[in-house]
Amino acid sequence: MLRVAVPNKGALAEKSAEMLAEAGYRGRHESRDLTVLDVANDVEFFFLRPKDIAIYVGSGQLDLGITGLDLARDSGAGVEPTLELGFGGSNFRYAGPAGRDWKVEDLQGMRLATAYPRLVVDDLSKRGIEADVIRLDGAVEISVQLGVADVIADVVGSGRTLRQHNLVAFGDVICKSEAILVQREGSELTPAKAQLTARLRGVVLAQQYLMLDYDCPKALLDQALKTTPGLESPTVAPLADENWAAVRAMVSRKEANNIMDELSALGAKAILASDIRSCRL
Ligand SMILES: Nc1ncnc2c1ncn2[C@@H]1O[C@H](COP(=O)(O)OP(=O)(O)OP(=O)(O)O)[C@@H](O)[C@H]1O
Ligand SMILES: O=P(O)(O)OC[C@H]1O[C@H](OP(=O)(O)OP(=O)(O)O)[C@H](O)[C@@H]1O
Ligand SMILES: [Mg+2]
Repeated sequence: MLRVAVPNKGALAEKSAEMLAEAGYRGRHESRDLTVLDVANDVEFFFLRPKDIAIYVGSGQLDLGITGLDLARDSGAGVEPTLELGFGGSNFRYAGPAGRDWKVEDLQGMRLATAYPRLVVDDLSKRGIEADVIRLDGAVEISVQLGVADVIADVVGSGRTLRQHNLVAFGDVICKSEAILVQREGSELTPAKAQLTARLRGVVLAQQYLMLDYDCPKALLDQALKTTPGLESPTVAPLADENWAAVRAMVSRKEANNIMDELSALGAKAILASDIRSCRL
């Protein structure tokens, strides 16, 4: 039976659970459940702290796990991604009190608070900078105003928490992260692991596309099909009115509205966009 780790709380938990449900797996009944046995799919899910997941997978106790790239790197556990999941995007960065033009060299000799000490120590040693790294568990942005640290290194999502605490990010991004599915480094992608990866990939890809349907005057079809070439080739079906055709094609979600505007300006009618729940491309 495949054994899979899933974040039990925090920034990645809800989306991970949604994605697994969309891929056809059984979810938790109670938010405190630590395991779920999905007999139909021959998978057991373990709901663990996001920070611990890479350790379980890297040690070989569990076959696959959902975690963040930043967490995986900070754990030092030997894991490798089998899939990027397209959510939980963040940047791990240095930040200091606003009102100063900070440079990374300024970190020399400073007290730096972080919940990701390995990421920080590795980055500082690459740069030849020595700082006093103070390990905290969370709410790191408060540490400067409480006098525990001079600067911090933390996850930045919207940037709201930094602004609230009068901090500014500086220096290159230390780790650009997103949620990933991981396996033990160098392990074989067994058929069971490949199947769960493919099912999740189907959901990730489905979220990047929309299905577009529209009616098009036959005289304009060539032009319209250039705007919606689809993945392989668009479906073109006859309509009762022989001067018109129905077209169906997948389009990138990001470009969908521009494409719909273009088709409408061209003379297409009844242009409908619908969600795709899952797919195999
Ligand atoms: N505001 C955010 N926006 C986007 N992704 C985020 C955000 N905060 C955290 N993440 C991502 O979520 C993961 C960390 O999750 P989380 O903060 O829930 O774990 P944790 O800090 O170990 O747990 P806890 O906060 O419960 O102690 C990281 O991969 C991080 O990049
Ligand atoms: O840029 P923002 O969108 O404001 O998000 C960034 C904040 O979100 C995370 O905190 P989390 O909620 O995980 O709490 P924690 O610090 O206690 O881990 C992260 O550690 C930052 O504090
Ligand atoms: Mg956190």
